[in-house]
Amino acid sequence: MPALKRILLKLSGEALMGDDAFGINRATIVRMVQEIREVTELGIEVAVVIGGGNIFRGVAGGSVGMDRATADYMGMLATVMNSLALADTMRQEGITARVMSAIGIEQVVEPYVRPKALQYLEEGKVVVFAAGTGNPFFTTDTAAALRGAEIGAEIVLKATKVDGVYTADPKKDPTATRYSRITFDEAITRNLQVLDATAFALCRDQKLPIRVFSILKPGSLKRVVMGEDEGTLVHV
Ligand SMILES: Nc1ncnc2c1ncn2[C@@H]1O[C@H](COP(=O)(O)OP(=O)(O)OP(=O)(O)O)[C@@H](O)[C@H]1O
Ligand SMILES: O=c1ccn([C@@H]2O[C@H](COP(=O)(O)O)[C@@H](O)[C@H]2O)c(=O)[nH]1
Repeated sequence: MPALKRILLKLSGEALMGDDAFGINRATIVRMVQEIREVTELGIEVAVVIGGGNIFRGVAGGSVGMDRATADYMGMLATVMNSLALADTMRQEGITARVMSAIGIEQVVEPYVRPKALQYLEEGKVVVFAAGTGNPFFTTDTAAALRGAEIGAEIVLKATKVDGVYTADPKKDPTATRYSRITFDEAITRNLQVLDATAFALCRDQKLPIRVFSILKPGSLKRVVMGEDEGTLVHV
């Protein structure tokens, strides 16, 4: 049985595209939700933060020259769309999910209220935190670190398109090698860009470990929660 009780899963927005150029690929989102269901069936409480790269990068051309904060609010709204799609797919797959937004948008989703989120988790519902931190100049990685710390998650699981943290971006440097573990200090000092430095620093300060792994590899989420050697552990 897994040792974990509560996790914060950060899902890559870009991975939702599957092989499409942008947007949400149906088969991909269904597969991700099925992987989440496997974990909830183990009795683990799951909170999710999803990125917005699949939508926001698709419209980013239109944001050139825009005020940065306005563009960031567009990015946050993109994560609301992904969160709604994710929760609806969960409903179709028999999972009860609640979306909570960091920005006021009450006609669409309920606002983030920490005690309510904790209540949902205790009831076995999956909570999807939408709109990142609610503030421009941040990312959904930082939102995952923030919400993970707030809800007392034991670990942040960053499910992304690469299978761990490398010595350099493996998409740009084919000679890069993967760490099986690395400290926060080393990741920050080496400026490894798999997560932003704010997220690394927040997790370090809160002693909240992060595991980076590939969501493109079927079954990887379950293997991670079962403690198998998957991806890279970032630790204090
Ligand atoms: N040292 C590194 N090790 C691993 N990946 C790295 C490294 N440096 C940069 N990267 C890049 O970081 C990316 C993952 O982070 P990124 O924030 O871009 O994606 P994401 O969070 O999965 O997507 P989204 O922002 O859409 O949610 C990888 O796809 C990889 O190309
Ligand atoms: O707290 C936050 C979270 C996100 N943003 C903006 O949204 C996009 C999409 O998020 P990703 O983490 O890149 O997937 C991001 O680029 C920001 O523009 C934000 O402003 N604040």
